[in-house]
Amino acid sequence: MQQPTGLCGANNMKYTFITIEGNIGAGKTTLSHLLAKQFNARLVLEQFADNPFLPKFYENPQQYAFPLELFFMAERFKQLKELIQQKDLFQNLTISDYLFTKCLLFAKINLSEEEFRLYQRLFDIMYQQLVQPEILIYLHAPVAKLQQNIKKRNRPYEQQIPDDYLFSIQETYTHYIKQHNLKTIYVDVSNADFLGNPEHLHVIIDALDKEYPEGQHFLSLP
Ligand SMILES: Nc1ncnc2c1ncn2[C@@H]1O[C@H](COP(=O)(O)OP(=O)(O)OP(=O)(O)O)[C@@H](O)[C@H]1O
Repeated sequence: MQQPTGLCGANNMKYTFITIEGNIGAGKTTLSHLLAKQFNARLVLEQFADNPFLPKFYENPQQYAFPLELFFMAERFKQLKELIQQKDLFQNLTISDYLFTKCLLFAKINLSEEEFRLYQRLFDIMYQQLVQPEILIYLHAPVAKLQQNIKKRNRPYEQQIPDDYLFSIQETYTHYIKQHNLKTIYVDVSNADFLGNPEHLHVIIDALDKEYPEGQHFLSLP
């Protein structure tokens, strides 16, 4: 029987650090909020709205990609480093809506080869200082669905994102997860409604109660 929302505390939780990932508009933030509430977890959310280069980047990607990617990396490093310095990291559950490696994956798409080589050197130095999540929940939706979500939430600077950009992000994530054999719950969210349909949320909650070997584990919603 499914436990009613609110009764499943962090006490019987197997993990101390869970990350939700997925393409732009996949629904990472919504699911992170709901799971954090469910498990009374600490929530670490991406602060993309503070990045002054983001609207400029969408208007002129070539000119602004490098400062954009540097800004994201510096902010994320600071946020995740602060997390480690808090002593209870391994006592309580933490849920984040991004992986630090997200920086590198986007940078690979957006930077020139020469810029990317420099970026990767900085990334490697920072990466070694951070703790990585024990499990990843990857939200997959087709590009048409992502475009619908992007239209619906209506951030002005995101309204002209080309399908090709979303495809590249999808491919880059998929390749990275496979290549590194990350312990991943791969969820098809084409028809997901985590806010409106409690059953969908409970599929994820139940999945987090199971043991998984390394690699991808596919989950579909009812
Ligand atoms: N490293 C990056 N390089 C370029 N753009 C980025 C990078 N990281 C985030 N962004 C942009 O920041 C915005 C927020 O992205 P993100 O995918 O993190 O959140 P989201 O789309 O609001 O997520 P969700 O809808 O899944 O909750 C998007 O426009 C995304 O393209």
